[in-house]
Amino acid sequence: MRTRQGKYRPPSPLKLPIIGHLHLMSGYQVPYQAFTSLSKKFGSVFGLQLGYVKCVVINGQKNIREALVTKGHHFDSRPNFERYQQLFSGNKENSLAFCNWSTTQKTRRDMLKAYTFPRAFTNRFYTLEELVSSGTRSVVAALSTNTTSTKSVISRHCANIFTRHFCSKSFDVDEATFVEMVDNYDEIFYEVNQGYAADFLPFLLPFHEKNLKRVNGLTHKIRDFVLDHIIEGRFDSFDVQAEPDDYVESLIKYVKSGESPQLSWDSALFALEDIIGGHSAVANFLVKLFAFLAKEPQVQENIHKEIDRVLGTKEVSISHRTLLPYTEATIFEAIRLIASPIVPRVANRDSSINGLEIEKGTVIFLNNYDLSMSPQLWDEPEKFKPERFIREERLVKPEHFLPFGGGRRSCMGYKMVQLVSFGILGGIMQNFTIGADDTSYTVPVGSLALPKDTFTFKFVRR
Ligand code: HEM
Repeated sequence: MRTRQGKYRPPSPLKLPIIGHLHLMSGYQVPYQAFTSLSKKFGSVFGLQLGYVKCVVINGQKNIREALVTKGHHFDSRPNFERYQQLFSGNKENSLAFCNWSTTQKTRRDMLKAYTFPRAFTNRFYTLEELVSSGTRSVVAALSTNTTSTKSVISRHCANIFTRHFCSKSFDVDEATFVEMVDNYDEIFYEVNQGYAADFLPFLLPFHEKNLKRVNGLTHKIRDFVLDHIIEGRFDSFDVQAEPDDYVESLIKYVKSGESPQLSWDSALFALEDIIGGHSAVANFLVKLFAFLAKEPQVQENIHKEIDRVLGTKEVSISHRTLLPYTEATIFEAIRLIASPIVPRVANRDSSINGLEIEKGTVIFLNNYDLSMSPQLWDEPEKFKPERFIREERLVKPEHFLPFGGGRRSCMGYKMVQLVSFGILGGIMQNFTIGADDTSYTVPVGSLALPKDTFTFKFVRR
């Protein structure tokens, strides 16, 4: 449609009163599939009115790169959904993922980098390597008994790897308070990964009040755990002149030295809680990966062969990633099929994509699911084929594969996903074949969240 200034707006389907185009999202497993189907009719950049919220959906590698990179600074805010406000004590700016762009967010990201992207051959990398290896040994021991829930085992050990790596704090993974903390994170993670019509029609929020209160209660319990069992007396005792040993100390040092932009201790704690919560993403991802593998005996055999050929009986560790390209490609393939969480952006100024005008305040959905599943970009995209990521025995990531977004708001945890998943997957495959009594299930796609006990596996010793 042409504006008065003679510019073009993204085309849009006919809308209904009040709900706008919300009804067009129903009938699909994931909203991404609705986006792909609508793009066939309305083009790669089209507008949607979801309830009260003006949105634009961006499809196609070129357009998505324009939004993430070339004009990344035009689209670096996040939506103001009331649900997010309530989850972060009435201020979504406390959240690492849902805040708008600011110098504070830049500082928080810069501070995190050293821990979430540990460089190879550094002490931090080797320490993480040892944490992942010892966590994996415990996972293997726990799964050998086949009596506990896989998701629970993986979640507790991933949480322990995260608290050890970011906070230098190790826990007994069977201890009740720690298990409760892991369960609370999992419930919150599930909640933030759900799409709610109330995000677009706020008058529906009262229907969610009870649930939101419950989830808010869980966030408070996590805060109590962090203060009582992770921070303990560290804030007061840390000497600001000292070099920080972990992420907790980096935050304490920053807050205590009053650097600019200022970060309150409360905000710093939210950042810490968010990053510890990354373990839920890794754990849920791993369980979905096992669900794919239980249906793919040939892929398991290929991984077994690769590990046996390259390492023999030597224990797999995260340093072996480049030596085991097929094993690593299996992780990429699962990420491709599961698809990224939908983490919308918001235009912080009037801008355009592919020549079409986008107004300030518009919510932007980037359809990276389509980039991962398009038959134009992938051979047999529905199939689980790790070899698609391998060329001449090396792992190759195609340019159109963008599961972690990009630019200044790109995922802060992708390296942790790759390293921790590789270590645990490698250790499990070295020891087991994964089976399931019934493999007629489909693996849920379009979100990383997974309800408890969705899958029951059999880990059979090799
Ligand atoms: C398979 C697992 C994961 C996938 C597919 C994934 C994907 C994504 C995507 C698509 C975004 C939005 C990026 C953008 O707007 O350009 C994002 C943001 C983010 N992710 Fe992840 N993520 C995963 C795991 C993790 C983990 C384990 C952590 C923490 C250790 C993490 C931390 C974050 C943070 C903090 C942001 C927000 C960054 C910002 O807005 O500045 N993610 N992730």
